[in-house]
Amino acid sequence: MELVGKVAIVTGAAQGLGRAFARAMIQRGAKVCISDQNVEKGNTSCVALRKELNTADVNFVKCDVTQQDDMKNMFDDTVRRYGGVDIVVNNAGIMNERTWSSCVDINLKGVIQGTLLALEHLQERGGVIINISSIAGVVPVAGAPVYTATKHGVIGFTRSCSVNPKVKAANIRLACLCPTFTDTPILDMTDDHFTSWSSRQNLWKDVEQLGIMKVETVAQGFIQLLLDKDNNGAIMTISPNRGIQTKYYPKARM
Ligand SMILES: NC(=O)C1=CN([C@@H]2O[C@H](COP(=O)(O)OP(=O)(O)OC[C@H]3O[C@@H](n4cnc5c(N)ncnc54)[C@H](O)[C@@H]3O)[C@@H](O)[C@H]2O)C=CC1
Ligand SMILES: CCCCCC(=O)/C=C/C=C\C/C=C\C/C=C\CCCC(=O)O
Repeated sequence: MELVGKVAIVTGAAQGLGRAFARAMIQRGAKVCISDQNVEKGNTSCVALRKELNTADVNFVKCDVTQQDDMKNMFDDTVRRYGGVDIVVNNAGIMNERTWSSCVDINLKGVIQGTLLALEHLQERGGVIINISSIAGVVPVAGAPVYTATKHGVIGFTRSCSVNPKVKAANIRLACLCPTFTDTPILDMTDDHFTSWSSRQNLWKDVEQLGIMKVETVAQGFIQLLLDKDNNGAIMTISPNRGIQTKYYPKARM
């Protein structure tokens, strides 16, 4: 997929990985709507990206992914502004075992809602949906069971959509990105983010063992996932040990 002139939406893009994905797409000629529930950070990042990349092809829209009206408005605004949508990146996510219900609302229900709206918008012209899971979507993580459940859910949901014949007929591709620890504010977790059935100490042992990647490394894998025309249903993992790997799991029961 050539990115010049393509229109992309990224949720949770005021900072961290979402912002890095937006930046990488703009650098390759895409027009990007960055959205976030944090209006101040979203606007600041939008202004900074415009200045750094010398472009007007990036805008900010306030969108809390738990609010259906916000989500609909983000798509409608992008269509009005750029004439359509080609790429949707459902990236917004949090890690909080204590407020676990909001973790499910944002990480799983937000991705489901974003994907369903994306499928509607892409069905006439085709396109790509990238859902951001985590390595916690494919392995158990003792320190963060609810977060891990949401990320497993993202993979199950995305893969199920990808094998729907209607999706193939509409020339839509869906894939998941699963990084290990990456240097963003999500790692600024305190004991308040955990319960007695989860553990910051356990998680930090994993951090010490695996290391922390730069956002640029993950953005490189993201672009690879986006540009590969033949990867519907793919799960890309990125880790310091094994680098970028694309995996395809069985499509049906064996
Ligand atoms: N940084 C890491 O180590 C890894 C992160 N991920 C995933 O990558 C995605 C991005 O995370 P990071 O950039 O690391 O985190 P981050 O905390 O830096 O950024 C997350 C963004 O999502 C926004 N957000 C939170 N709740 C929202 C809501 N209800 N609606 C809209 N936006 C909302 C925040 O305002 C923030 O701008 C998340 O889904 C996360 O689970 C996956 C693997 C590793
Ligand atoms: C779960 C905390 C939230 C922080 C963001 C995130 O999703 C990070 C997850 C990173 C790792 C999860 C912990 C342990 C994984 C264990 C093994 C992975 C092996 C990967 C490899 O070597 O390829």
